Amino acid sequence: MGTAGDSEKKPTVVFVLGGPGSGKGTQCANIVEHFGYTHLSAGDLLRAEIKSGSENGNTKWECLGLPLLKAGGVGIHSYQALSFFIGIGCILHLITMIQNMIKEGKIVPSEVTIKLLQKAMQDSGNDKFLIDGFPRNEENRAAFEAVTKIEPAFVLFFDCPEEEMERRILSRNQGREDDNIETIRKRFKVFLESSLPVVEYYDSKGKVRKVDAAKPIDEVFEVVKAIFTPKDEKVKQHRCAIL
Ligand SMILES: Nc1ncnc2c1ncn2[C@@H]1O[C@H](COP(=O)(O)OP(=O)(O)O)[C@@H](O)[C@H]1O
Ligand SMILES: Nc1ccn([C@@H]2O[C@H](COP(=O)(O)OP(=O)(O)O)[C@@H](O)[C@H]2O)c(=O)n1
Ligand SMILES: [Mg+2]
Repeated sequence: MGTAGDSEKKPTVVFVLGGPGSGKGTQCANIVEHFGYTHLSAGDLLRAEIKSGSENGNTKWECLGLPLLKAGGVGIHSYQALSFFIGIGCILHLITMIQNMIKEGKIVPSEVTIKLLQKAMQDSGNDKFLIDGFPRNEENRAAFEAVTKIEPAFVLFFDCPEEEMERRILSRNQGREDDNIETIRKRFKVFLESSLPVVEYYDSKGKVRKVDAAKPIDEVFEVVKAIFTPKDEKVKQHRCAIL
């Protein structure tokens, strides 16, 4: 990824924002199919990190030198063993921290989320990204800009009433620990207090494309499609319709 002054071309980034249950993930899947973007959901990346930390921890431990310990500890000096266990402790502590914050509907510190996003961007091999559910607060926004020097092309904002979002989350059935009424209420509060100001910030820069997300999925996508269709393509389609 580029930094300021790099001659390499910066990737195109569209931030996809909206309240919990507004349909960000659903519409991103449609956009990927039609417009060749890579979809990166900050929440999905954090959940994957928890999963890989708790289920597949060995991989990470091995990176920290578990093969040495597995070999029976032969030749391990105490300071090596100590730093090894401190390393494991840090990873487990981080995983627990992410898990607890998600359960409480809180926003995980940017260093964690941005690292995951940057890695996913590099691994994708693509140069067009839908970043879903990020930035969720001012700290996310400022840190992403400072670290990556990337400005979003625009911000797709799904506007949906709270009652509808609540209905959708309660019937989402993805087994998420935060899809319960108690955490949902906390997430709505965080959305209003911390995430909406980010949308307002980009709105003041003329970057927000607001979509009525309360409509059925297909109707929402018609509006989304028009936003992503390049202007010259729209003129072509209009001409074809007339002729
Ligand atoms: N326009 C819509 N109308 C009705 N249900 C929807 C709509 N968009 C998404 N859903 C459903 O609502 C739930 C939440 O959608 P999701 O895409 O996960 O939202 P978000 O990522 O914003 O939390 C899912 O079960 C999804 O199938
Ligand atoms: N930028 C982000 C995005 C999500 N998260 C955490 O992940 C949770 C779920 O985010 P999500 O985007 O998957 O949730 P939905 O809006 O899709 O329902 C949030 O409530 C936060 O706890 C975060 O800390 N920082
Ligand atoms: Mg989502």
